[in-house]
Amino acid sequence: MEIDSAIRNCSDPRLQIKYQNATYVIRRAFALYEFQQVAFSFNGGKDSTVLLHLLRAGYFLYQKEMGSFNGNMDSVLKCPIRTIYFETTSTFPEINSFTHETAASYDLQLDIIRLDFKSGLVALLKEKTTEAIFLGTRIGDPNAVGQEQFSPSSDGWPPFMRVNPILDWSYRDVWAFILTCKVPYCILYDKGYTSIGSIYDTDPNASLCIPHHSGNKETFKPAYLLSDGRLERAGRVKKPASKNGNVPIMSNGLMNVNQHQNCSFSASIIAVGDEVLYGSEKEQVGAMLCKKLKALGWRVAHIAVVGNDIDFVADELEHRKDKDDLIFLFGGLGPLHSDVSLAGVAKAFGVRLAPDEEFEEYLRHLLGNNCTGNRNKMALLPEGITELLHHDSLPVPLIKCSNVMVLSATNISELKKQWDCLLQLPSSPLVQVAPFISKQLSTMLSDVEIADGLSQLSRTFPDIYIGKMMSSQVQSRASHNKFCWKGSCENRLCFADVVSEVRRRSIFRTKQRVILFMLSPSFHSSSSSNLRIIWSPTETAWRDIDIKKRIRVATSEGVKEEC
Ligand SMILES: Cc1cc2nc3c(=O)[nH]c(=O)nc-3n(C[C@H](O)[C@H](O)[C@H](O)COP(=O)(O)O)c2cc1C
Ligand SMILES: Nc1ncnc2c1ncn2[C@@H]1O[C@H](COP(=O)(O)OP(=O)(O)OP(=O)(O)O)[C@@H](O)[C@H]1O
Ligand SMILES: [Mg+2]
Repeated sequence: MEIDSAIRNCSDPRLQIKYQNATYVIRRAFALYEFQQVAFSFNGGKDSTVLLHLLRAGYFLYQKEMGSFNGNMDSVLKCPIRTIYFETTSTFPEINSFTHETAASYDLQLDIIRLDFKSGLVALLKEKTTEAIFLGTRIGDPNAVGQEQFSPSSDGWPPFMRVNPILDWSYRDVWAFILTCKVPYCILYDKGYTSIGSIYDTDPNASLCIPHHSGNKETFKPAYLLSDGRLERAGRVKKPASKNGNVPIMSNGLMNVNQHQNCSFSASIIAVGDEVLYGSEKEQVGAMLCKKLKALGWRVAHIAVVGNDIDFVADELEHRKDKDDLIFLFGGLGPLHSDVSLAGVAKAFGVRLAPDEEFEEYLRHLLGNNCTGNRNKMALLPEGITELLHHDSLPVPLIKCSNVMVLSATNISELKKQWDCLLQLPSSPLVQVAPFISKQLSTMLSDVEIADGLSQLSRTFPDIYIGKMMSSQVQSRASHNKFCWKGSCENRLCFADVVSEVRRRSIFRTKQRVILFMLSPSFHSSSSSNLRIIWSPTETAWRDIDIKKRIRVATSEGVKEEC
């Protein structure tokens, strides 16, 4: 059988092991279920193409094992397995024709379903007893989280066993198999597509783009030349902007810099460490992270310190993971029994901790032969949700699990280094929001006098956040901010005018984040209150508004501006 011989004769021991494991799973499935009661979910994609040939090989091996192989190579080369294909109007025509041609070539009993997955499967199971379905799902696919090689269908889905023989195959393994066995694959993969969804959400992978001379059409290298498998889904873009006005997000979770001018990102910070809770160590990394995030225009929504306990970490993450764009987690990482942060992450996302070959390699370079025993624990990462973010200046990559950034920094200088690297990454999750423009106005009115006006303002404009800062912070912040407009204590500002102006200006009604900070000594102090107005349009927009003219000032001098 040509697939079996190609693998046996190749010089790639890793591929041979992957092949043996996958065909073992397939043979067990054929032993467990009647051939007519299993189906193969085939869609012409590379993973299901690999699976098709593994099924043919597995079927051949199973028949040989059972003594039912009749020596007729024709019947072996083909595999008349029931095959289901969910066809939609948004399928690429190349995928469609490849699927039909392949099914014909290998005598697959093709069942075309024109319903969504769930309804289609409900209808299928009503019509034909189907105990198990083979899928080309791989760890790293968004829907693979928590799956095993044999995984019952999820709650709410019709009952069948999902069989995933190539669950542990990497992008490299898939292409090694296709090229070693020289099996045909869909032509789109030669045009730079690396993972194929629908015509609406799939582009060729930009990392395979060949720079073109002006006027020439862009060309792409074939998918098997993508060296970094983590970029497999980089061509999957959620487009176009949805009706509800959501900002388009690329499949890797990033937003295009130009697309997020008017939205804000939120982050949470979770510090793990009994020592902080005991009061024996002062937590500084979190405070520094807050500053750094704010400087980028991010909002820090929550900061917590938890003890070294898997459940504490998991609970905290469960509360925040769907609320924030990113969660920063630090502390509790390392070889000790108390280093349980990553186990907490795995628990929160319902996945296992599994050895990560690539991370282990980095640790081996760093720790040499010391990377044994307990230290191997450091190479256990949450399975299927982990991305390693490499930077030349870092000895080991940063770890990102879904939307949780796990930082190994234990002090400010380590944090600064990791932060800078994170910002420099081409796929940095830290999108910079348009710079905030910060202007500061002052008033001689005390906070008691302006309190009513402010609360009225915040009721009318819920997108305006009114906060308070200590006056000691004012001067140092002001001097760091090149956009700052410092009002001096001599300038009296009629607060009612600010309120009426804010209300009148429709700009404040937009989604742009406007923050009025009341910079104030406390109400019992005799010195002035300051109003600091921060918002996110551009400097030009600020100038257009010409707040100096628009906000009338009660004094004859008006407000001083210093930029
Ligand atoms: C045969 C088959 C069985 C599936 N079973 C389940 C299931 O049990 N639970 C589930 O949440 N999704 C199930 N799905 C949906 C997949 O998890 C996933 O949404 C689908 O493969 C689309 O992947 P894509 O969004 O990357 O194209 C199934 C899909 C297929 C084709
Ligand atoms: N429309 C479909 N019809 C039948 N099976 C499907 C369909 N879409 C997905 N599947 C099943 O889900 C598996 C995973 O889909 P996925 O898109 O990740 O892989 P693929 O399509 O094989 O390859 P690629 O990642 O390059 O698109 C497929 O291998 C196939 O078994
Ligand atoms: Mg696909």
